[in-house]
Amino acid sequence: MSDKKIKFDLPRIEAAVREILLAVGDDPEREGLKDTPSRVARMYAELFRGICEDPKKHTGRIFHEDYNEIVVLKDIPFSSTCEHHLMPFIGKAHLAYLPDNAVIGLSKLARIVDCFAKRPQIQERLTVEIADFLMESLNPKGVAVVIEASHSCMTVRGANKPGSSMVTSALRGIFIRDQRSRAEVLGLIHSK
Ligand SMILES: Nc1nc2c(ncn2[C@@H]2O[C@H](COP(=O)(O)OP(=O)(O)OP(=O)(O)O)[C@@H](O)[C@H]2O)c(=O)[nH]1
Ligand SMILES: [Zn+2]
Repeated sequence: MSDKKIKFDLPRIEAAVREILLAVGDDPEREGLKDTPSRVARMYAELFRGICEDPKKHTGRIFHEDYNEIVVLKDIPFSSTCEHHLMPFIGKAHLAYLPDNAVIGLSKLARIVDCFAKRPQIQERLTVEIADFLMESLNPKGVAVVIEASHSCMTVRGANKPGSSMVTSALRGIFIRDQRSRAEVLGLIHSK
């Protein structure tokens, strides 16, 4: 249940960033850039802190409640890093589950999103990892995860399509099997 004991190699990131600055033809010694390699190294430690984080540390306390209706936490803001370009993708996650006499503290759902988001990711895997982790750790009757995000690798470069967003979903358990439950959970997630 503890985080992996891997230490970020900050000097190595610094050296790599310095190389990039040289490779693009700029001067890493000039005033504006001289602290950039160390700043970027600290930034990556922050953006990728989930690599070393064990999501199980957020599920240590489960409450055994006789509540067996759908729970939804909507509009959880998150930012992650696209593993193809190392650029941010930013959006909202919506998490829902149908408990089986076990509920989790609300804030832990948000912490679980961040744990998986703060890694080099693609949106599809982020969605599936959250859904599978909730199924494993809460053993609920069903889980639904919907994520909508805008990918800066697509909005500010490449295809250059600002305003576009990607929607992904992962359904588990009863939300796959039972059409009425699926309609109910997706209705709750998409209600304004
Ligand atoms: N499916 C998926 N694709 C992503 C995600 N993040 C970025 N991508 C895409 O990953 C792809 C990488 O394609 P490549 O052709 O290898 O990279 P590229 O030459 O930079 O492609 P362009 O972005 O089209 O300029 C691009 O189409 C991105 O839009 C994601 O979360 N999910
Ligand atoms: Zn990308």
